[in-house]
Amino acid sequence: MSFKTELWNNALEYLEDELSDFVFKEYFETSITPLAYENDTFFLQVPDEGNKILLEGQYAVLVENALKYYTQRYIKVKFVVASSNDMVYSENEAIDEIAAAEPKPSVEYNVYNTSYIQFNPKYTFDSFVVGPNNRFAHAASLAVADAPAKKYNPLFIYGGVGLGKTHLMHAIAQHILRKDPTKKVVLLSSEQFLNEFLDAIQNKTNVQFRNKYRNADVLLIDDIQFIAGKNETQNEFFHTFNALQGSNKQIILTSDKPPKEIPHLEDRLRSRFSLGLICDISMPDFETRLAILRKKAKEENYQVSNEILNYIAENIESNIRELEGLLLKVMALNEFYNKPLTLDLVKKQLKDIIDISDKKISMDLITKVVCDYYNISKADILSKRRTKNIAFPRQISMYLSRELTDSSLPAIGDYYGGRDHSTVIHGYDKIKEELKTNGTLEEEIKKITLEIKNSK
Ligand SMILES: Nc1ncnc2c1ncn2[C@@H]1O[C@H](COP(=O)(O)OP(=O)(O)OP(=O)(O)O)[C@@H](O)[C@H]1O
Repeated sequence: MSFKTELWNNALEYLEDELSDFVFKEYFETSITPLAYENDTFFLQVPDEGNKILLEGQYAVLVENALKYYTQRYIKVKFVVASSNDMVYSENEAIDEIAAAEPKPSVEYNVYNTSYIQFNPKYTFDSFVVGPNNRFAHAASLAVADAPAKKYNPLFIYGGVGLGKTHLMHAIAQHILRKDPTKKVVLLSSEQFLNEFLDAIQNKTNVQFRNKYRNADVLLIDDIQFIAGKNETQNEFFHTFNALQGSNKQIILTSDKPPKEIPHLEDRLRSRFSLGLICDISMPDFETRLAILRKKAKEENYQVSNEILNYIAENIESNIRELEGLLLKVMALNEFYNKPLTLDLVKKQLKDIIDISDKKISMDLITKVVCDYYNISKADILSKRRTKNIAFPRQISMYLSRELTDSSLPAIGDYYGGRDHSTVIHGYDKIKEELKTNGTLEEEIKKITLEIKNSK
């Protein structure tokens, strides 16, 4: 189907809902022919001057709204009467010539790729630095981008804040479109999905909403965890998911947690999300952080010494967005002083701008994060109670207090309910021992640690 036909058919679905049966049938359904789409103008052929006057006077804006609904951009509508002066050529010549001149479907002309304009052109595979923390997710993303719906479906990528999930999503979408611009690629956040769904209910445009998502070739939804607990949206997404899977279309999802740990997610979604490949992105090590900084500095043509890059990479451990933010600040300083920066100056100035990780992790913070994670109260963890659901998180808190703070054993014991330092050693050793064999615990502790570092 040509682009203009696809665009018009979509617009008709919208218009059918908006117009009375009579007007729709009489003036739109069969009497308008999409002629051509050029320079953001859609030429629609109408049978006679009377129709043209009526349509221009009363319905042009509505038609433009219908087009905007599908393309998310303003497209001007021009009604032309067959074999009138509106057409520079005779009807057949015009159609033939315009059709010949009509560009082959390209990314910009693909009605589904409205979000293309919003794809971040900087988020590509080329600009993504691969390290031990993201190697698997990167390889899986590349495999999916090269051959959508052939290997891992759905592809589920999870990881902490600012670690590159959205970057990979955009890279996949843009890679697919570059290879095949006719692919219907839809990329959005789960919040946008939810909002559009609510709008569709309110405006009675459910059919258009469904068509848009259930007819996509590739659907990428960022931060899918936000639909958890929203029953209607989960239900809608469940059917979207099934429709796409049933017709062998690619689905890619990101989240901050693996499916089994997303609270309030319906079981039927949880099990579907786990059908394909689940991969995580964890915290980057020092070398990866430094490589990312170097790449960003090069991309932006920043002149910044290795010493300063090292300093930034050493101090920001858990969030690449923050790493970039700091680099930006250094560059702002550079401009301000208008001379090469020294490490001492950067250290001094950055302390004033943001309190980089010199800020200490406190036992209070550790306790808060552990309590939130295990859903117990601070009073419980500091109490003398020894039931397993409290004693175990307490031991984890002690373990983390020893690992992440400078506090002495007696100080830790004191803090956790006036316990003896030997109790702290016992708790610490127990967790350390268990970590050697218990992968789930290792994951939990990694997550808690990340949260603590992010909350500093
Ligand atoms: N491996 C990497 N190579 C280069 N840049 C990266 C890498 N990982 C992350 N980034 C950059 O870090 C920033 C944050 O990444 P992104 O927005 O993808 O994080 P996210 O995991 O989606 O976070 P959130 O959960 O907050 O949405 C982006 O500018 C991205 O380009």
